[in-house]
Amino acid sequence: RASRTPGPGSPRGAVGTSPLVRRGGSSSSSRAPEVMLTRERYPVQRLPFSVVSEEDLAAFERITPGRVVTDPEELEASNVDWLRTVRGCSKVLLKPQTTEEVSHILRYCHERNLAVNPQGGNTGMVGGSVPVFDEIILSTALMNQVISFHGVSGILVCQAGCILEELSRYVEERDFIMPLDLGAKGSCHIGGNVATNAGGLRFLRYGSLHGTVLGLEVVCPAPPPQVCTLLHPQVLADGTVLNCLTSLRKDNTGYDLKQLFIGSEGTLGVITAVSILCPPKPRAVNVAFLGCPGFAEVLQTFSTCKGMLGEILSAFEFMDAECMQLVGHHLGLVSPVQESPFYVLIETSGSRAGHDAEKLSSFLEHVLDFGLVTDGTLATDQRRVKMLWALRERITEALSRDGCVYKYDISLPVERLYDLVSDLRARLGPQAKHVVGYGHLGDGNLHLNVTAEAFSASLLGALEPYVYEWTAGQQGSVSAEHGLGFKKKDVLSYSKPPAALQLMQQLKALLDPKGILNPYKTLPARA
Ligand SMILES: O=C(O)CC[C@@H](O)C(=O)O
Ligand SMILES: [Zn+2]
Repeated sequence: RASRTPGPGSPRGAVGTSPLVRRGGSSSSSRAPEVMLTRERYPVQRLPFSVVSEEDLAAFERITPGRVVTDPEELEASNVDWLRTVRGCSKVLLKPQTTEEVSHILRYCHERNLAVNPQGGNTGMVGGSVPVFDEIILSTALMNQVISFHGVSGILVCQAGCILEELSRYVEERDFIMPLDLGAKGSCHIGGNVATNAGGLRFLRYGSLHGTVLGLEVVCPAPPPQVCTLLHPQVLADGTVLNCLTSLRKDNTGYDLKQLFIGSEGTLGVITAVSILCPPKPRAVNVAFLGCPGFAEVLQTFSTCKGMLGEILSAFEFMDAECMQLVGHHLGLVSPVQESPFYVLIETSGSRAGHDAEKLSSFLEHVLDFGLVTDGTLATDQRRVKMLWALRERITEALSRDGCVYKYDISLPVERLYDLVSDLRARLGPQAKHVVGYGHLGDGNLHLNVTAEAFSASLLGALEPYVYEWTAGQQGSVSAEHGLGFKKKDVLSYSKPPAALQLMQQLKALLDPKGILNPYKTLPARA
């Protein structure tokens, strides 16, 4: 299973390998309890797609010789999401190596009315990367070649199945960094990152993939299957690939079609190659981990930080006291600062260590003097930087060990970010084991997680639609960075008006007229 071997330890993980970086790895351990089939747990009906036949398997064998997987054990890992909450029953997984092979697969599946589930590293949070029923899994695992890298512009062009951490290493050797970084970096594929518009830990500094992705190569199933080489604006109607993998910083010619595919979660086309702008590698990285006496002080620390650290600020993350208890209890991580109601992690990235250290120390002096921060620690060497990041990055893993987890990934006005957590804690009372709030405060992104010993319909009823209504009441987003996938597709209307939903359905029908691509995901089922 070379293609699904997890990457090496996260550069920011704790010592040893963090299970977080094993997302999408062999999750089918025979000792793990069986995950319930999605069709048994959720009210979802299979759409009238064809069922894979022996002739289909023979056709796939001609398209991707030796790379048609039907072994049930090998399929199991790709049928289950890494959170082990949803499970499909696909009988076949294809491993194309080239864009032409993807094009042939989609042409064939379109003609035969066979549903297809594109899959990268299978590290998503919303059940978007695994089949719901028996969709054919189209894995990008073997599409893992770097196509080009330009040392002056920092523009990287690569196939969709490259693992984020491997790309990071590749560009870091050349004095650049990837513009995004996630806990799942050891397994996630860049194509999946782009397809889901992954946010992550560098968003505050380098912005969204809508800005850093310069070009895409996408295969759409519309007849005839079209390879849209959006790396340069060439749309090919005959299925051939024009080798035109150059990228431009500026291109203002008509509609920016690549944007449609960023965040479309594999429902409009299969991304086969990506052109992305990499920032220069910062010479000095510092991390401060601070304890704050209240959320008001967290906000004031953030304002002060923006004012005093300005251009060197590269991350502002927060977590509450319950998060710290969970990483301590389940992972044995020890808080480096005194117990506090809130903690913030501030990262600076700059070009002169002395200059950054000076700025950071006057900032720390200020926040301590004004009582915004009660205790703190600073790391400049790589080992301690990684240790401090692990406290924040491994919260998801600690939560997974705490029991059944209800996840909400919400964008809110930063001043109201924690109100929902306090409100829910009071509303749920002892029904919940833990109600925690953490996330990318600098981006206004709250990760609200609730744990319980086991799944409970009454707890779910107390959470939903309450959380979504609360969020809509603040004009927030019900999915800040995780996407909608299978689990959140029916709540899209809390964040988008009916006219937007209708246009999305029309675009889907235009690019994928038979609806074979990642069905049951992203868009609500039509009435
Ligand atoms: O598990 C979650 O809710 C968040 C996961 C991830 O987006 C993070 O920021 O750690
Ligand atoms: Zn996040």
